[in-house]
Amino acid sequence: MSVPGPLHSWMQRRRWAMRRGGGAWQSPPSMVLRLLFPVLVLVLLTSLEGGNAARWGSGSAVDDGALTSGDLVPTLNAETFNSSLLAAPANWALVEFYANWCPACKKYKPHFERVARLFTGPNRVHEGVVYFAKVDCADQASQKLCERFSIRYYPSLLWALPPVLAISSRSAKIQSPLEEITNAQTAEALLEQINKRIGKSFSLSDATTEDGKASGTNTSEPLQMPASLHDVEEATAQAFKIIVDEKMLISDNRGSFVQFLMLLVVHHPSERCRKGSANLLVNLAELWPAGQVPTAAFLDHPLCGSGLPRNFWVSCRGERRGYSCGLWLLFHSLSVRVADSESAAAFSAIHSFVEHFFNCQECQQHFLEMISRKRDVIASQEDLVLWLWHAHNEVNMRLAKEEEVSKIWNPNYPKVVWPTRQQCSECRVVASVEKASSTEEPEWAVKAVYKFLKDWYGASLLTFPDTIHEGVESEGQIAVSRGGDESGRNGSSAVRNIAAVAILLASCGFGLVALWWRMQQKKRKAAYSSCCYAYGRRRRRRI
Ligand SMILES: Cc1cc2nc3c(=O)[nH]c(=O)nc-3n(C[C@H](O)[C@H](O)[C@H](O)COP(=O)(O)OP(=O)(O)OC[C@H]3O[C@@H](n4cnc5c(N)ncnc54)[C@H](O)[C@@H]3O)c2cc1C
Repeated sequence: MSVPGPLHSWMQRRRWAMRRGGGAWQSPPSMVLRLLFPVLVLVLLTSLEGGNAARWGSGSAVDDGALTSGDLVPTLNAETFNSSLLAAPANWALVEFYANWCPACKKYKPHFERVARLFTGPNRVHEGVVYFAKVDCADQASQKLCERFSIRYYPSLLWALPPVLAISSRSAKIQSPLEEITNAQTAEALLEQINKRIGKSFSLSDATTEDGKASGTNTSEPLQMPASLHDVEEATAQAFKIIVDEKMLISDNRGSFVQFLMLLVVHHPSERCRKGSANLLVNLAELWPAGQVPTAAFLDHPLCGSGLPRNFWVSCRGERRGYSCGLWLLFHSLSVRVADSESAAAFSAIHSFVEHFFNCQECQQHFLEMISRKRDVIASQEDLVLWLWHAHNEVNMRLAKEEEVSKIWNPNYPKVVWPTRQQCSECRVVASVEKASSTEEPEWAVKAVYKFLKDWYGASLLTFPDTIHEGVESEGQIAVSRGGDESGRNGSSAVRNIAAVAILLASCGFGLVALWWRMQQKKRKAAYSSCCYAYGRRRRRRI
């Protein structure tokens, strides 16, 4: 009987070993059983894993799913995880937690990679949208990381803004914006889950055209990034740093600075920025005596607490974004917090901030020109909120036209009239079909817009725990919440006495400025109406 090659050589090796007196002779059938044993164990493990194996990767697999090196998706560990996510060149992150021995993970790999291929690697179609990464929890170097995210089964998919993943852990009850993606067993299902989260309808068949642009489904819709408190704080801290670095604190600007500082003390959505501004304000006479240059202690003052600015953005991530985006978020989130009686003074504070401290000349000129065209008096919070919104939209539309000419834009953030229909359908009066890059304003339902803005920059402002600012990776819970004030350790603590006094003083001071400003506005309005009345009479006479 002829024996197949490998078995024959195995028999020869065994006979040779027997002749040397090693081991008992085994018949080929028992050896076959021994060879099959690992396979049987593997099958058993797969079936024991049951639900999970059946749930993940049960669709048509594209390859055998072996986890080889040189994968499309980078494998991160405890050492590389945070830095990679902080530097992730995308607005969202999706991390697969798996174990290299897990059969379900191996089956799932081709599905995960099929979706990843759209967003990463040399043939990516949608750049800068989702950062894909994976963590092998069976690797010793990743175990702490998997504990930090309470990974209980494999594969587990976590979805968040990249910095959120970098700085947080996971609570038992998963809350947005750090969430687990379930029901994503196949590539199609996973992409559907992603689309749902970013308001897109990407398809697995999307491809790049010859000029390198993405073809396929609604690729030019802007991403819907919620406004985050982190960015409002970051913009505040960066603003102060720029003001100091660029030596803008001259005697002539002292009044504008104090006015803006008072606005921050009273209405900044972040407690740490209110405290920092309050400390500066209450010590102003010593730190920046009138008629003198600011002292070194003034210049070193951490306006939003130590560790800020941290030089990364959450909502304002991305090319040609960052500080100017953060500044808009700061202005809008201040506007929704002022009282009616303070609105005019708040407007004046923002006006003089842009005039004296926003060192983008073109932006400054346009902004001042918009103010000079303003005829209505800011008399309420609603006036202020809507004026800023309208001015911002005017900038958006101007930039949209410029982008059309220059052909330079961030494909994820094309300039559009805002809010988009997806964000607020009731904000538009007419249900007309608009292009995503439309440079024309729709007819707005202004009351609905006001309500939307109050919520977007008020109650819905994303906040993170203090760990984001201290760089501490808490093993405890992530308490991502919405609404402005931080929910971390300091969030609930009472404002220190000194800061409380300063806040009180600033509130009174700000109230007085508000009163003075309203009187000025009234005088101006009276002058304007008498001038227009005279002008009208002259015109009528001529007619
Ligand atoms: C006062 C000011 C004036 C500027 N003027 C100019 C200029 O003249 N020329 C120039 O090139 N750049 C100007 N910029 C910068 C420009 O407006 C953008 O900040 C920059 O191009 C980055 O754009 P972005 O895509 O991050 O979104 P941004 O326009 O910065 O908006 C940030 C976020 O605010 C929200 N948002 C968008 N529109 C509105 C709205 N109407 N109301 C409320 N929220 C909104 C969105 O969530 C968006 O992601 C100005 C910035 C500021 C703060």
